[in-house]
Amino acid sequence: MKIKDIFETKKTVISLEVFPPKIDSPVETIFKTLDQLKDINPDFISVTYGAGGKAKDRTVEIASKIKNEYHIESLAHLTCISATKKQIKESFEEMRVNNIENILAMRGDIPEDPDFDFPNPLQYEHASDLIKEVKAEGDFSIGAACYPEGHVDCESKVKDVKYLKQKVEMGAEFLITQLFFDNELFYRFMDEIDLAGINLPVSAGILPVLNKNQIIRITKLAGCAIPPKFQRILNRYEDNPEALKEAGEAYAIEQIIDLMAWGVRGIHLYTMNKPDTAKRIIGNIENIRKLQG
Ligand SMILES: NC(=O)C1=CN([C@@H]2O[C@H](COP(=O)(O)OP(=O)(O)OC[C@H]3O[C@@H](n4cnc5c(N)ncnc54)[C@H](O)[C@@H]3O)[C@@H](O)[C@H]2O)C=CC1
Ligand SMILES: Nc1nc(=O)c2c([nH]1)NC[C@@H]1CN(c3ccc(C(=O)N[C@@H](CCC(=O)O)C(=O)O)cc3)CN21
Repeated sequence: MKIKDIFETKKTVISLEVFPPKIDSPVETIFKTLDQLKDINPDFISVTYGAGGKAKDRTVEIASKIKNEYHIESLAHLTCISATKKQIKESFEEMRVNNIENILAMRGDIPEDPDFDFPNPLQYEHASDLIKEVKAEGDFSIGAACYPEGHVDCESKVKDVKYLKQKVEMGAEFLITQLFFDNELFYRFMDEIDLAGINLPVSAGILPVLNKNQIIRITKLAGCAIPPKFQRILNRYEDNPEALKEAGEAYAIEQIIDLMAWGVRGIHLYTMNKPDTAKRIIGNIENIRKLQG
């Protein structure tokens, strides 16, 4: 099913995100994770592609399993900054033969490795270049990323919203936000894009804190603010992983309840391949979810 249509049938779409296992670990490790995540009964599961500049293999393979064996709708991430037109065409074909109907079309993180072998000249510069090509294929539902606090590389939030509008004009049909820890910033962003004439369904990206190093790494990658209330939790519990996990789950639950009370169209949980945490979080909003089914 097209994710665009899922948004039309559900008041609040609940989705999960996983990343492919590292190259040197067997692909089966992700199936153990999925075996558990399926109990959440998510509306779709997305699979990252080269997240943080990492391996790109296996995204389609895993998205295909989710769709064809777990019978859960899947969303395959695709990034273009280091790709050639030919590679992107091949990705479309691979997705098509695997019955994948939804693509999250992004530019991708710029690899930090100075020796990284980019196509010369670059064949894609921005996500909008890729979105245009996915749209031309005609048969995929297209998602795009958006940034409540502005993208880390962008010089102004106004420009960021302008570029987001471009992505919508090129064919994006739903949006997933970068992670954030302050809901008020998300609400402000929703007003800003509304004023810009963007009225697509937006899923709020939520990351439960699992450990301190991870949060430092990811907030740097994401460029998101750490509100005082969240900073206190990090300071207080950083040396006790179990306590930090507990506090992180409670924080995510509180964020989600507030977002759902506000009327958010979707919650996208960055599971970081930790199914227990995801299950506890979504298990805690069971009745709220039913109410907004
Ligand atoms: N690999 C994955 O699975 C995931 C990756 N991401 C990351 O999100 C980030 C960016 O991806 P997108 O949002 O798709 O990129 P994008 O192309 O929309 O934006 C990237 C930057 O370029 C600017 N920009 C966009 N269009 C422009 C234009 N026409 N002219 C000048 N500047 C323009 C934006 O303001 C922003 O600063 C990357 O860091 C990506 O990797 C996010 C979620 C998952
Ligand atoms: N700029 C940016 N790039 C992304 O890839 C990205 C975002 N933002 N925002 C939302 C999510 C978060 N994502 C991430 C972020 C970090 C890892 C990561 O660090 N992966 C490690 C494995 C970590 C582990 O095993 O626990 C890796 O080495 O791949 C993966 C996905 C993907 N997404």
